[in-house]
Amino acid sequence: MEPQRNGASSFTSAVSLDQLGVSSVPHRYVLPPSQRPSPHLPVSTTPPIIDLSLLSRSNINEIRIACMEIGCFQVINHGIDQSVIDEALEVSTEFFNLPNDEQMRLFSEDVHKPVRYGTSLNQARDEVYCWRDFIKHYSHPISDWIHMWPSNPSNYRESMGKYVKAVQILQNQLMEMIFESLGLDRSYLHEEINGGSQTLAVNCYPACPEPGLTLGIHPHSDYGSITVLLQTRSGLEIKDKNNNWMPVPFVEGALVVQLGDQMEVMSNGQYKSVIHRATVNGDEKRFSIVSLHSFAMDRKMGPALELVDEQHPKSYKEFCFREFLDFISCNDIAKGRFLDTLKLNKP
Ligand SMILES: O=C(O)CCC(=O)C(=O)O
Ligand SMILES: [Fe+2]
Repeated sequence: MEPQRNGASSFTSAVSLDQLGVSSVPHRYVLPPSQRPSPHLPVSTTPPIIDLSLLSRSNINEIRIACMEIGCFQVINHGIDQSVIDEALEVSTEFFNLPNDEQMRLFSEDVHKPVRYGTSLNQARDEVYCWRDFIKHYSHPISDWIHMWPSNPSNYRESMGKYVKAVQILQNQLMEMIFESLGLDRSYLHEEINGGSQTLAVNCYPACPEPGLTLGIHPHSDYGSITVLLQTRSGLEIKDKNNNWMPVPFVEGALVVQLGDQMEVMSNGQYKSVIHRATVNGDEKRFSIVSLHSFAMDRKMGPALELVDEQHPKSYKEFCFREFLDFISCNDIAKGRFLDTLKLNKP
């Protein structure tokens, strides 16, 4: 195992705290009051639900509005079989039910590692943890990475592999629709998107004895173009256009699509990379399987030239995935957002 940071010798994962049956959350998970989840105001709106079996102009318009205003929507009839989803969730559940020692074999805080098990430690340099454990692995092209994925449970690779491939197909379709909604060609950057990277994060949020004091994952935006998120119950929240937290309701069979930093940059700021977080709950474990799509590790990308003109000057610098990883490996994400370092003409 690699050297661990101060305090990590007494490392306990959220899952193992849950197994121990703790009745209060340890101090290191307690957030300052201003950052705790607050009871929701009545919500006037939630991200739209787009039926992908009904591809139409009005769908594309709905996507455009959602991407401009909140950077998030849900999709139904997305073409991924329920059996594929169920199997992916089954192996996720089995993985997090394994003895902690088994999970720890993959533990690493090095964000450059293609496969790693972790807790909030690496994302919270200020030592405020969050109530989540995860396994993260590079996933595309699958043949390059699958041999590094967890081998326990024994069907993890096969079941997760089916899900990963299905989401990769879906993301191609979603990218085409998003490009169309921006007025770009549907096949814009087709090669880069097919040859891009996919990282899968399987998140486990155990039931929490004091859900009002902590979070499952701290506010952040994803670095990639889009994220496709499967949740087993509600918990995901996004910042709406008035800067209020808006829950993303759990919809049976739906997948959540979130725009990441690369999409905000590519759209030259027309579309929003959505800031989101996950809350935890007192009674039941929650899983999310999060597929993060981006351009290849060293492929620089910037605003689409078609979206830059005199009225809309180029507003972001070019960047690549590796620069983002370098940024988060030496910065506390709570202290700054990578996207902000890319903005040109800052006010
Ligand atoms: O579990 C969730 O709802 C959010 C997870 C997330 O934002 C992430 O893994 O990047
Ligand atoms: Fe995220």
